Amino acid sequence: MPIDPELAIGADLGEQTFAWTSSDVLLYHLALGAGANPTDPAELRYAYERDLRVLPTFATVAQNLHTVDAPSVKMPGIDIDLAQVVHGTQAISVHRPIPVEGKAVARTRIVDVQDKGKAAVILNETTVRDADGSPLWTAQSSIFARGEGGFGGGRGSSDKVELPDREPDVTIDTPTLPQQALLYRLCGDRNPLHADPEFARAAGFDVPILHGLCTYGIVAKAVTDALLDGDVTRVKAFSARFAGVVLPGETLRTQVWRDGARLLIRTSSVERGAPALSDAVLTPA
Ligand SMILES: CCCCCCC[C@@H](O)CC(=O)SCCNC(=O)CCNC(=O)[C@H](O)C(C)(C)COP(=O)(O)OP(=O)(O)OC[C@H]1O[C@@H](n2cnc3c(N)ncnc32)[C@H](O)[C@@H]1OP(=O)(O)O
Repeated sequence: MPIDPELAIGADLGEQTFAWTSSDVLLYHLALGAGANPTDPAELRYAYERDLRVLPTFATVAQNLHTVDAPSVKMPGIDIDLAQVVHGTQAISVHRPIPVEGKAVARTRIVDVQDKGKAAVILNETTVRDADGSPLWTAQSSIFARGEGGFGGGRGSSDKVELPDREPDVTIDTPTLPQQALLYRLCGDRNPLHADPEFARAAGFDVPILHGLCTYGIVAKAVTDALLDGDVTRVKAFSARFAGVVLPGETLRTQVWRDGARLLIRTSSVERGAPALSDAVLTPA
């Protein structure tokens, strides 16, 4: 049986010790398109080691950045073909600014497995502490496994974020490169869905699609730059749902509404007018 919720929910996926350096941070930022204007001092703080600061969404790649194998979707109570899976949601919350280099320990558990009928949604939570045991960040993510519903589990919540009924306060257009996914996969996600046309077709897509976490990082950077003076230390948390695929080379249109201290965000593909991120919230520190 591909999904056994009794075995899966609450399963501890263990601890992993990992380390990163400023080169990893620079690669991650470049894979999000940082440094496109290399004479801009603000851009250089993402793309050059002097005064380097770390975009908090680095938390989504730090643990696996040196991984070169394709991911596998095998966990206690779960055994799913990678081609069935897309990234569903992602949230991070940083407990303090991420240092440009460090060593940390991550512990991951499966918090829920939802039965959406036509699909299963598998939710994980990872807590990360530094070598002294003090908390660095917490991440929640879910994968949406198409065709894997019907195993008899609870449906879970919809977790929708209502947008104000007015024009956005800020709109930001961010281009992506045709080779964006080929670059981003060097940050530790070698899922062939993002590189191999045959694999992508077999998975139901016309062409390889962009990593959800690449879009997530690009949008976090764009909003930080446009609304938080490019000050990465002002980002406390960022959460989003992957509402539709992004094709490498498309331009991302990000609309932002101020809602008290929070920034509510929606991103779509300019070329197709199709949703990319929904239900997104950036919480400033
Ligand atoms: C362990 C290692 C694992 C490896 C991980 C691999 C990571 C990466 O390599 C993979 C990627 O980066 S894939 C790229 C990023 N993701 C995407 O592009 C997905 C885009 N979204 C879609 O295509 C559709 O929204 C789609 C298909 C997600 C849903 O669309 P529909 O089928 O039309 O669903 P819908 O009818 O709208 O909703 C059905 C129920 O599902 C919930 N739901 C919808 N989208 C969701 C999402 N993105 N995340 C979580 N739940 C989601 C809905 O709320 C609904 O449930 P309910 O009725 O209870 O509200």
